[in-house]
Amino acid sequence: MTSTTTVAAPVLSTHGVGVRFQGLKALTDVTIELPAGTVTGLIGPNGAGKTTLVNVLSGMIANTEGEVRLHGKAVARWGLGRAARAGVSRSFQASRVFTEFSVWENVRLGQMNSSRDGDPAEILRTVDLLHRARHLAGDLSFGELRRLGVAIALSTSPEVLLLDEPGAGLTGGDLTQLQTTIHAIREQGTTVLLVDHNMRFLMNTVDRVIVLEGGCLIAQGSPAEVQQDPAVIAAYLGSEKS
Ligand SMILES: Nc1ncnc2c1ncn2[C@@H]1O[C@H](COP(=O)(O)OP(=O)(O)OP(=O)(O)O)[C@@H](O)[C@H]1O
Repeated sequence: MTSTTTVAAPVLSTHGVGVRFQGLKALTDVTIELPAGTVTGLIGPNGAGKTTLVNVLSGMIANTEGEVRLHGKAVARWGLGRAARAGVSRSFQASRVFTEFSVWENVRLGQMNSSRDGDPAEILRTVDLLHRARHLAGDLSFGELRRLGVAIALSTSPEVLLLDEPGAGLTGGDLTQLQTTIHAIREQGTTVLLVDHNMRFLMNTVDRVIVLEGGCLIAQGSPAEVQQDPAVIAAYLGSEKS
């Protein structure tokens, strides 16, 4: 397994995390770190456990083994409310956008019941949608809608942002703009986890990569290290054959 020198203390980490759905082990003994102020990519073949790991980190489901740690300390009763209060936010594969409301109103709706409001103008500038603030979300292009999904996840000023396939279905300029957005979020000091199947986009966007296969961590390191890792190459060749 490859490794790199940790560049910063982890904000969020897991230690020996396992998740069992009845008989099926979706995650086994997964120990990962999200270093502060970095973008970490999470990859793996279909069914590797990526969404399950995002669900555990965001408090949507409980791990059945191991610990989730915030700034190095194990968190008890980690759930959606606790994660949100701690500043962990996530986007969803299908954007939860209210198409009959304006872009600005969608960001404000994302802030309801949260004590961690960010400035909507600043958030929309970060995702390059400030010029569309008064437009109905339903009038946005596909690429703009994806960035609005990111803006909604950013609306509570998170310390950690978990992005589950924000680039799915995007091409060309839309992907470049999403990459610019993710880097702008990092420059503001937010720690990002990015799940995406588009290998070129992901490798060009992230600082580090974590690789899962069959619910187990098989590699982590820089994009260059991970792309040369024999276990990663075998995992992807195996998934192409099946
Ligand atoms: N709620 C659930 N109940 C039972 N099994 C589940 C549940 N959620 C996920 N699984 C199983 O856990 C394993 C990991 O699924 P997961 O969705 O985390 O993988 P993934 O890497 O995100 O896959 P994909 O790339 O296809 O989205 C799979 O075998 C899946 O069928």
